[in-house]
Amino acid sequence: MGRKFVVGGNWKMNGTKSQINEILSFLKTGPLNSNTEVIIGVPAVYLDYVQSNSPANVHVAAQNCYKAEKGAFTGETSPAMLKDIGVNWVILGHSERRQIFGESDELVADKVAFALSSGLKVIACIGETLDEREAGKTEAVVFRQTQAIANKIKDWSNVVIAYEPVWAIGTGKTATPAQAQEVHKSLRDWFAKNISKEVADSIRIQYGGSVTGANCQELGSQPDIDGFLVGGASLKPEFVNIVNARQ
Ligand SMILES: O=C(CO)COP(=O)(O)O
Repeated sequence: MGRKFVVGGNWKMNGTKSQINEILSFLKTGPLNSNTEVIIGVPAVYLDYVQSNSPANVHVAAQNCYKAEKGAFTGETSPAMLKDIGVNWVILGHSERRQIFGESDELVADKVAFALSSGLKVIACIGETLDEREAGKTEAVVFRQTQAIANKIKDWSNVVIAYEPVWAIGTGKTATPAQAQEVHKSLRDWFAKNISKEVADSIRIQYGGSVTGANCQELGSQPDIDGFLVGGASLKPEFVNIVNARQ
């Protein structure tokens, strides 16, 4: 189908320089399947270091950025700053940003649009909470989050969607391959209906939430799962196995 498998590691707020050196070392040893695009999401303070020291087949992403080029936004990072240090990817709209830091659909969409217009590639995260799933609102939530982005952008070629059910993040409760595939398929159908068949066929949709070396192969064999966004396991050598889940 021509969608390149894409595996992201979201380190979240983890890592010291010595831990990062260990991670870079297992990434260098790999071997990493050349048919998989690999992106590591690094805390802001270490971006420059990791960008300078990571192997050439690993891309580096920020975990957030603001919707302005520069100015009086204390504590924020701009897309221009990321580009300046050679970072070309950013993760936006992660559920922790939405839930802990109160980022709305609207703000996430503005950030996605601004990052894209600044020349960054974006991993845009969506996903429902346990309450929303149990209330039968999974589709409504992920469609609403995706529509908010669709209202602000036209070109989806530099966007990867990460479907991360909030109840599966950091809990050890992975969505079953069938549960994940069902939502990925609905999302692809949503793109076909609301954006275009071409975007639906080409957009890559990652699954995230308690992905491990043990469950990645079965998840990765689902037709609409085009990769993973990995939290905890991306800090460990098993991340290499996850990158290589689809051979
Ligand atoms: O939030 C995640 C990746 O962005 C998933 O985290 P875990 O893999 O630790 O569940």
